[in-house]
Amino acid sequence: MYKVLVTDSISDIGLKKLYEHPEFFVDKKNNLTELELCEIIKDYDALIVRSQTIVTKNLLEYATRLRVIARAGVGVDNIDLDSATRKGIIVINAPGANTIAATEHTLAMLLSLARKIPHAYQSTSKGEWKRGSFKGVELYEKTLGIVGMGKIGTEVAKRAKSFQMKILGFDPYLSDERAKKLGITKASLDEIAKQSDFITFHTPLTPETKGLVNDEYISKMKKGVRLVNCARGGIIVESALLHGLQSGQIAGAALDVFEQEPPTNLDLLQHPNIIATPHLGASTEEAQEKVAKEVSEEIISIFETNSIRHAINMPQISGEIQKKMKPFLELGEQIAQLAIQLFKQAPNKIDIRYSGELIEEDTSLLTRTMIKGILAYHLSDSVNIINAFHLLKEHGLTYNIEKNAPNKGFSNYMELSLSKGNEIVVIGGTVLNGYGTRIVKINNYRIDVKPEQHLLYIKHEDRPGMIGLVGSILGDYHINIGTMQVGRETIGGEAIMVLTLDKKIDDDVIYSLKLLNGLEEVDVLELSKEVAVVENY
Ligand SMILES: NC(=O)c1ccc[n+]([C@@H]2O[C@H](COP(=O)([O-])OP(=O)(O)OC[C@H]3O[C@@H](n4cnc5c(N)ncnc54)[C@H](O)[C@@H]3O)[C@@H](O)[C@H]2O)c1
Ligand SMILES: O=C(O)[C@H](O)COP(=O)(O)O
Repeated sequence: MYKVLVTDSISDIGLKKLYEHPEFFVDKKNNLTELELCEIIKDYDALIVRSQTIVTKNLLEYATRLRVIARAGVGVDNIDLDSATRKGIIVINAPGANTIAATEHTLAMLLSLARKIPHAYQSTSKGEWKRGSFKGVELYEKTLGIVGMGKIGTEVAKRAKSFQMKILGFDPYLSDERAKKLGITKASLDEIAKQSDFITFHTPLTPETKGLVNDEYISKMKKGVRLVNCARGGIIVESALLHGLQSGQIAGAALDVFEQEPPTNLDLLQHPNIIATPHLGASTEEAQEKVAKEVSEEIISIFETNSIRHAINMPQISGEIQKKMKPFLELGEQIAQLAIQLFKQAPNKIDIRYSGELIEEDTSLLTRTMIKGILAYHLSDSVNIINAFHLLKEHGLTYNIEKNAPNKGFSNYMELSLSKGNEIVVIGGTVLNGYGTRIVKINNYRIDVKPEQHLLYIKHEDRPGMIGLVGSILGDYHINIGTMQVGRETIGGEAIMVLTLDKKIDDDVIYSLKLLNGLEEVDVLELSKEVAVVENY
């Protein structure tokens, strides 16, 4: 039974699949203090939050069982991603599920700001009738600057166009073609400042966007500009905004998000030209059902099939690439497990070489899978594809990826070397179309082994009778040999045997084998077969 803790206000309808699933137990506990959370988090496999629960490094120290943190929404700035990644906890979100809600809220703010609706309501609800006090401005034919042309920025642009506004958009990823298709003008931040009557912000809070709207940027704006921020507090410097409002440089601002939430800056909140909402952008029935449903379904698929669609702390790989890469992921896992078992000690350098078709593929997940496979040998369950790179760095290992390594005659080929000083182990493998994975190289030996769970690796002198001797010892112990492959560099020199066996062999068999004259090394190799899948539709 997987235990899921829900700490913010999350839609029960959206959580239905989790409630109804026999393998999951959902606990809803709102308004917990960090201390209370620290006390109980150890009992849970998954945590679902919105923006209110702050998932700190300290909290994660107690989260010994936690595998998934799900953000029922978009922004993950309330989650210590670095600590989660280090601990191998997958962080997922529900991108897109609240886009329309946040878009419509932005439009509502824009119109409210233009027509002073909240102020007019406040006055009218007190019994006043001040028709002259709330004269507004029109959106029609005005210029709207949109900073951040992602999902919400784009939807805002589409809707603002129906008000016949001229739209200027700034986003590092906004191409000329996309701007043209949307019927907007691509602009720089300075052009937006100079030309816009309204500016709305739709970026995440990053080191680049933090404090973007400061005194200097405000001074570049058109006098009487109106600002909307339904993205993240901190993009606008609140003290600079207040100066701008006081000087008249800014005619008004509509804020849904604040530097600190709940906000304490009363001078700003009570300014007559401010309108404010308490972070309501995503607060519609529809969006809340959608975000909760998306994360619930994803939590189920992570625990049931290891399949991840919207991980924040992992590379996102399309379903199509995912499918194509599946046999390579299996091969990568097998190569990593074999290499580290043969290397026996912890390496300080990892070299991965991809050639053939693999040069063209997105191999990020494959690389993670191999690194996970290597580290898991010594670090066991604490390693997964989420924290593999973190642990690599933490343990002082270096790695190198070569993507145009010489092709060994296979249509695809990958090779992993583990080294420390003069010690090195090299394993090469390929995926044969329709026939699955093959190990085709161990150190300098060419072989052709179909990886199985139980393997035996033997290094011996290349002389007559060795194969028979090994075979008869295994026979004596009733161990069936599935396949046997031999490889050698030179006749009469050193040779290897790789055998696949039907069952695990015991120490006494190894002991008997080691007594054979001419036998230099015997290694029992075991392959487990867990390959994580990451999807993104
Ligand atoms: N108020 C709310 O309740 C609410 C609801 C949903 C989303 N949000 C917030 O709205 C913001 C946008 O969400 P989204 O779903 O559209 O995200 P998104 O990822 O689809 O879009 C963000 C865009 O910002 C752009 N960007 C990043 N840095 C930039 C910069 N320096 N200058 C210009 N553009 C930059 C990115 O390229 C991207 O296109 C996020 O901060 C999100 O957390 C708030
Ligand atoms: O990032 C988001 O999804 C929004 O800011 C919404 O946050 P909320 O889920 O706390 O309303």
